[in-house]
Amino acid sequence: MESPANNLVNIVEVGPRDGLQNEKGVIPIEVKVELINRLARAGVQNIETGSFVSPKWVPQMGGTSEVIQQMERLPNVHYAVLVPNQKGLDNLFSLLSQSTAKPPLSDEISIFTAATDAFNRANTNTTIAESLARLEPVARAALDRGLRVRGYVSVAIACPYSGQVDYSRVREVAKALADMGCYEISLGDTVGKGTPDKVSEMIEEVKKSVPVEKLAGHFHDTYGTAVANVFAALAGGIRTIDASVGGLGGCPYSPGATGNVATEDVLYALHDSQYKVAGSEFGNGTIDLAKMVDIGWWISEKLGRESVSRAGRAIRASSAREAELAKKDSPKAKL
Ligand SMILES: CC(C)(COP(=O)([O-])OP(=O)([O-])OC[C@H]1O[C@@H](n2cnc3c(N)ncnc32)[C@H](O)[C@@H]1OP(=O)([O-])[O-])[C@@H](O)C(=O)NCCC(=O)NCCSC(=O)C[C@@](C)(O)CC(=O)[O-]
Repeated sequence: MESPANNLVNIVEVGPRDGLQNEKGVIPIEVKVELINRLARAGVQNIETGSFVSPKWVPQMGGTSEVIQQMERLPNVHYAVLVPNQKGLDNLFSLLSQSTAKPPLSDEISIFTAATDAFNRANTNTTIAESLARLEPVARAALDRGLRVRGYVSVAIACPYSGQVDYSRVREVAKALADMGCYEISLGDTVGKGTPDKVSEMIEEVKKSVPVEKLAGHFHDTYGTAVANVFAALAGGIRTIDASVGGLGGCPYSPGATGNVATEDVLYALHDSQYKVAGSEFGNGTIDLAKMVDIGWWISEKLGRESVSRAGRAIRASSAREAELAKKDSPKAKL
């Protein structure tokens, strides 16, 4: 295990994008806007707000322009948008050009590819090589305009179409994204089949070509191993974790995969540990767990279900029990 010279953990909240993209029902723009605003006000400093992908492929993300035009823009928060190609970037640029907002509506793009051709074809209709060729000018144009560029490598552990992934492919693709100027590359266990040992092995392989400071972990919780995988990533030296409030989500092109690790579960697991979670002044320098639990329940109820965050459920149950006991102990109840 590496000694955490830097024990500050950054959270990238992907709920508004990865979390909502797979929802079948229409989610009103104002709900998405309120979700982003609430997250920022809980101290979250990195929020993926939506995506400029083809609405034919992912209809739920169709309203991203309206979302980023209407959301609050708090200082010291990075608001990212996922783009798959030049058209997505052009759409973002046109929106930025129409706005005089300071800071700008969005200051970061996320670009994405995968460690297998089979997944990449299903997700973006390209091979890995074609997608890298398509993304290179996109990254360059975004950097030239002063945006930060983050990269994703999907199916870093297992692929729903071609099985166990060759980690040297993950390394090569992560290196290609780093060479394009991505300040960070998020390694995605899209299927959520990862176990801590596999995650450690994959990270050790990627570190041969990309400095660990540039890596992030993105773990879906399909098999219930996501929090354990977060700790394996931290032990491997990674300090940025993607997470989704309420455990929202699933990838449209990874059948059966559940949401990302719930942000509340990560925050709970990290509290009182050797790690500190970075956050803005709105979370008193960290991310406010109680607020995140409320947000996880609020958005889940908007979607017609309960929060699947284990910590979120336990904290709410314990608060309800305490409120019940307080009611019984109140002088009025004793009369
Ligand atoms: C990449 C494409 C567009 C290729 O799709 P394509 O069909 O090959 O694209 P095309 O260039 O042939 O264009 C077809 C049509 O789409 C339009 N089009 C083309 N581009 C855009 C755009 N940017 N925005 C809006 N419209 C667009 C284009 O104008 C045209 O319109 P038409 O002439 O038919 O009316 C498509 O495959 C796509 O949008 N894929 C996105 C899939 C997606 O969003 N997946 C989920 C995100 S990735 C993920 O969740 C994994 C991650 C990141 O979380 C990490 C992990 O867990 O692993």
